[in-house]
Amino acid sequence: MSKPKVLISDKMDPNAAKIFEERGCDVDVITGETPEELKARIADYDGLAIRSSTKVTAEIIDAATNLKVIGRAGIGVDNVDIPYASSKGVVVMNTPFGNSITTAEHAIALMMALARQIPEANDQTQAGKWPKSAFMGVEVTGKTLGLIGAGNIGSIVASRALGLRMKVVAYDPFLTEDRAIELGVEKADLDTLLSKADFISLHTPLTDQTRNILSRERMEAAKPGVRIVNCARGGLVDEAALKDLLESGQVAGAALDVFETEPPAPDHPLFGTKNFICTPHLGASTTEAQVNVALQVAEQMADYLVNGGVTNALNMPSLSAEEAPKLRPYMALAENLGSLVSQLAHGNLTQISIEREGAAADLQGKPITAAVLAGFMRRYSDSVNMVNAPYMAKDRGLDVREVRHDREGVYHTLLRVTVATSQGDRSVAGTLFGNEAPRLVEIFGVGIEAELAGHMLYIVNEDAPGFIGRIGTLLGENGINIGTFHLGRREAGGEAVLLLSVDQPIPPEVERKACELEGVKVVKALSF
Ligand SMILES: NC(=O)c1ccc[n+]([C@@H]2O[C@H](COP(=O)([O-])OP(=O)(O)OC[C@H]3O[C@@H](n4cnc5c(N)ncnc54)[C@H](O)[C@@H]3O)[C@@H](O)[C@H]2O)c1
Ligand SMILES: O=C(O)[C@H](O)COP(=O)(O)O
Repeated sequence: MSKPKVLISDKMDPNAAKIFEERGCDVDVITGETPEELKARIADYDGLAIRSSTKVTAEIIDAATNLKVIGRAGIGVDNVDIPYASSKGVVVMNTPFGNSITTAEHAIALMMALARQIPEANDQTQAGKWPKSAFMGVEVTGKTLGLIGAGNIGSIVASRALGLRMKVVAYDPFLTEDRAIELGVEKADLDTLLSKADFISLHTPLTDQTRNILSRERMEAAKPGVRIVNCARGGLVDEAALKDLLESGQVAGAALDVFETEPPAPDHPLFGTKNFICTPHLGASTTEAQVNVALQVAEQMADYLVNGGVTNALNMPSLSAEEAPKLRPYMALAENLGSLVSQLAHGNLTQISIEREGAAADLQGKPITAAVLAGFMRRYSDSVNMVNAPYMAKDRGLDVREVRHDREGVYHTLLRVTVATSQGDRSVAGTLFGNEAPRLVEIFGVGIEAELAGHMLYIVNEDAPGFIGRIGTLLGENGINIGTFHLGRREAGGEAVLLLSVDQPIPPEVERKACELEGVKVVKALSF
């Protein structure tokens, strides 16, 4: 098997390339390319490792015909079209913790720089001036820091600010009272925060809800003389309003590490504004953070490409590298059961349930469900896989239910997939032989043992002597070789089920002739 190929398209610590190679991937490091250059190259790669410079648009994803995973060495993934990647079955992962301390420290550094006007004082001193009385700073001790967003980075900023003897007020709709107490911060609504904060530091992603969260109106309503730090994302603060309010003195200082457009135009209106300082998106730029995120992203991506392990994916449930091999035969079984039920059940299928029993009940349900859906959704799209199947199912309004049974069944482990049809529920079930060989054990209430693979023929007929000979003759006359033969029936003389594996696809005319055989009720050519 050829090695997975990974492209590192942004500047990254060299440990990333080393880890990819050690874990069995071929890796190219080609940074600073234009979108056109990346588009021309990307079809060769199974993995793409990026920071914030590479924009992974729908156009790039369309060109990436082999791509399986995009790994962001960092936190923000607003440069990746995640919905589109999901629809194409590409996993998107990030490293949510590797640079949080570094970024929190940058926010604190900028807050201190604002409090003591360090950049300007430095410039003037080095310019040969000695403007001792021009730079009257403020202490942070006893002042209130307003945090907008108290997730990973916001929480670390809170702990550092408390260490500086500041009071911390936090606005975050997802912050619970208990967590606020644990962090030692006061939970507040945004208006209260604005009215109390001497310093405001932003730590939210950029979303429809957070865009311009510091709008002109809000900055006007803030405590006069407030100082603002943004080390999160450009677009959270209205830049034009910030300039006006810095000039009027309503905002006493502002420090931006991030801009609405990056890099900002050389004549950006904020440049040169009094009490404005900025850095070029340096929040994550420390040796420690860059080693952390490079190692993490390479380990995560290689795990996925080599072993199927999934960590920190934004569009797929996690699956550890230890769990992945154990789950692999279940995934194969699940996908085949999903495919079987979708090939056999008729009509508009709007509900599917996936039951796990015995050993399967102790496994993670989400990956198994994703695999069932991948098999099931293949009736709609050839390019479906475990990543995009749950999204496609949701788009189609499929009601997906997961059921876990504690009870002991006949089999040590069992997966059952049931779809609701206009004729009632239709269900298929399977197990693993020897914990690794997937086997079908039931179709629509009839016990039958079979391996689902390749081309197969499913027949329901009246259980009467002579039928097996008739179907064998028909297939033989049409040059179709039978590989395996599986029989099941509800009761003697009732309905029998026959499942054959054959060496080549069954042509439609043979399917039709089989339908015309005496005693036949249903014929369906299957493929897995
Ligand atoms: N400047 C840099 O170099 C740099 C480095 C790392 C991260 N970042 C950015 O920092 C931001 C925060 O990162 P994080 O790791 O703390 O993320 P996180 O997901 O851990 O925390 C974000 C917090 O924002 C909160 N939030 C969401 N919507 C909100 C709203 N409308 N109002 C208030 N709070 C809201 C969430 O509840 C969450 O607690 C991200 O945008 C990330 O991309 C920037
Ligand atoms: O979201 C992040 O992790 C930061 O914005 C860092 O971006 P960078 O990797 O381009 O420095």
